[in-house]
Amino acid sequence: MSVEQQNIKIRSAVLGAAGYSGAELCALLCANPYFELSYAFASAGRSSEPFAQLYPRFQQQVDILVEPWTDERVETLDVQVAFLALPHEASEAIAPLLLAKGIAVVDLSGAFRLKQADLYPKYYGYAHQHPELLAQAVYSLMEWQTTPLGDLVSVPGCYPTACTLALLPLLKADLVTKDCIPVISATSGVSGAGRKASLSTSFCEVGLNAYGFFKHRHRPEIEQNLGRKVVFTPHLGNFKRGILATCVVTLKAGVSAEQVAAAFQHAYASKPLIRFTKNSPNVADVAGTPFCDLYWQQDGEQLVIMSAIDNLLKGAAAQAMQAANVRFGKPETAGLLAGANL
Ligand SMILES: NC(=O)C1=CN([C@@H]2O[C@H](COP(=O)(O)OP(=O)(O)OC[C@H]3O[C@@H](n4cnc5c(N)ncnc54)[C@H](OP(=O)(O)O)[C@@H]3O)[C@@H](O)[C@H]2O)C=CC1
Ligand SMILES: CC(=O)N[C@@H](CCC(=O)OP(=O)(O)O)C(=O)O
Repeated sequence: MSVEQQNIKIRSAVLGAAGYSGAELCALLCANPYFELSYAFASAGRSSEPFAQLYPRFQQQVDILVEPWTDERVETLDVQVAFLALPHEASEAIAPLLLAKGIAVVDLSGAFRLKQADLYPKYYGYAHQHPELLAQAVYSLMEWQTTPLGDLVSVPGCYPTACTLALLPLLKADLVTKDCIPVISATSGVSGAGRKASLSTSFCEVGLNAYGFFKHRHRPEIEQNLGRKVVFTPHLGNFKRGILATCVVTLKAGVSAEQVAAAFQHAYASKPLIRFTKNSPNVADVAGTPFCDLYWQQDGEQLVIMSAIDNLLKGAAAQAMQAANVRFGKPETAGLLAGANL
């Protein structure tokens, strides 16, 4: 009888548990009736420390020791799945070690998101060391995922999640002109840059500014998802968490409001983590939730779509949890929605 059939909890490890997205994932795993958080790791440079000491807000919710990770730990790791909330290059190096031990990997970094290895030097600044794994990795934008996830799951980036969920229904429904290059402006809260201190993300420095013009690593990821070029301009805003993406496209002549609405309904009517809002979405309404809020306004052939997510949840940890639930045959929203597991 399989582990799933016996209803034994799926043993899991989180690497990068001291970081923002890893910490959220630890909390989600502890709230998920089908998973057990068996190990939590930070970098080798740290001493072991109780999780709640690193994140007091999770006291009495996450009771585990965060230990320093060294690659030797892979030999004694007794888990079915490891979640990697690590810098891209660390994920790229550690994932093959885990896979070789038969441990499924759910990677929150960008290490396995792009199918073309030659894009890594340009957009990530390094040459990929395991290009053979790019073909094996399954990109887990679950609202659009139709094939089995396998043992190497690559969780979409935060901006690409918001933008792809906004734009793909229209492209799939063939409502956008052939030569339209979607224009995307998206603003992220500061937690998007991770917990490590830096001058550009310190409290007194952050106002509202654009960055990464034309060369941000999420541009090729969005283009891979949509199958067309985009203009993508990320911004940093002075709030903690959330992404608001404004996406502009040109519709084919004569496309009606009903056709646009039908495209979104067709794509997402049965998707539990997508919400259509009555007014322009607000990051404050998605912060702390696993939802993506979508809204649009049309003026003739011009369409503006707004998309809001919590970068640490739907953009990272909740999306990883959603994928792992499906990967292990559990309800997609287990541990994510109150009452969803009843
Ligand atoms: N923040 C966000 O909004 C999102 C982040 N992501 C991705 O998730 C990953 C983590 O991001 P985030 O949580 O922001 O990052 P943080 O900087 O907050 O945390 C990174 C974590 O990784 C650990 N770490 C760093 N290097 C190593 C290593 N070589 N071996 C083992 N552990 C290591 C750090 O340990 P220590 O604390 O000891 O240094 C820390 O626990 C990144 O790839 C990021 O791109 C994805 C979507 C959204
Ligand atoms: C505000 C900020 O700095 N955001 C990060 C993106 C968030 C992130 O960690 O990227 P992934 O989703 O690819 O993992 C950035 O622009 O690099």
